[in-house]
Amino acid sequence: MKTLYKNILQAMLKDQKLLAVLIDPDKMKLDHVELFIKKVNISLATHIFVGGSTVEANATDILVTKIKQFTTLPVVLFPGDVTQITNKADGLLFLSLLSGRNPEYLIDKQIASVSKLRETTLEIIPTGYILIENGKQTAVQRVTATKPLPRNDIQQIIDTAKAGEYMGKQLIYLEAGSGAIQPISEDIIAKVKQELNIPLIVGGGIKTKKQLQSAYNSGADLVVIGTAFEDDESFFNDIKRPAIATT
Ligand SMILES: CC(C)=CCC/C(C)=C/CC/C(C)=C/CC/C(C)=C/COP(=O)(O)OP(=O)(O)O
Ligand SMILES: O=P(O)(O)OC[C@@H](O)CO
Ligand SMILES: [Mg+2]
Repeated sequence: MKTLYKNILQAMLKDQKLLAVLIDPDKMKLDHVELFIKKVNISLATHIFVGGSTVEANATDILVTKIKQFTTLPVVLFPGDVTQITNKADGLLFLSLLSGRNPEYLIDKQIASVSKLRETTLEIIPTGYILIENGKQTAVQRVTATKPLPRNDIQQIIDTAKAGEYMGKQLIYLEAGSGAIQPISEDIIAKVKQELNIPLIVGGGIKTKKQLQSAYNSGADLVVIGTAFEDDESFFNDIKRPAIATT
C-alpha cells in the first residue's frame, strides 16, 4: 500500500513536523552508509531523500539498496535526472521546476521518465519545485540553466506556489539551493504557507537546530537537510530523537 503521501498529509494536519536527511549518491561513500544511517535512525529524521543535481548512472540504485539494509524510514528519490530513478526506493518526488522556464525541466524529463515508471512500485508524488534566489549561483541553477525567483518578489513566489497547487501538485518545495548561504526566509515560508492547502517542503542552507525550528515555526511541514550532515555529522547530536519512557 502506498502510504507516503497520506502520512505526510496527516502529519501536516496534526502539525507534526517532518525532517528529511538528503543523501547525495555522488558524495556518500558506500562503506560509510551503515554508520551514517545508524545516526539517522536515532535522530528526528522521518524520511531519507536521495538525489543530486549530477549523479553517475547506477549510483542511486546501489546506494538505495544499501540504505534499505539499515533503516525502516521511507526512502524518497529527489532526482535531478531520469537516471536517478530506482524501484529500490519507496517514493519519487516527481519534480517540475516551476520557477524556471526551461522546458527540459518543466516537462521533457518527466516524459522521458515514463518508460521507467510504467511498471513501477514507487509512489509517485507530483511536486512543484521552486528555486529562490540566495545570493550565489547554485548547482541546480547551473544544471537547469534557469534563474531562481527573486527573493524580494514575494507575490511572484506565492503565485508560483499556488499555481502549482492548482495544477494538481501534491507538494510544493521551496529551494534555496544546496549549501545556500541564506536559507529561505521566515517571511517567504510564512506567506507561501498561508495560501497553500498542500504540504510545504523547505530546503537549502539549513545548518542549525535554530534554523530548523524557525523554518517549522514559519510553516514548513517538511524540512530537507543535506550539506550540514555532509560537512559535520556531529549535527546529528543536536537533533537526537528523545527516548520514549518505558515505565
Ligand atoms: C521527474 C524526473 C525524473 C526528474 C525531475 C527533473 C527535474 C525537474 C529536476 C529539478 C532540478 C534538479 C536538477 C534537481 C536536483 C535536486 C537535488 C537533489 C539537488 C541537490 O543538489 P546537490 O547535488 O546536492 O548540489 P551540490 O552538488 O551543489 O551539493
Ligand atoms: O544541502 P542543503 O543546503 O541542506 O539543501 C538541501 C536541499 O534542499 C538541496 O536540494
Ligand atoms: Mg549537495
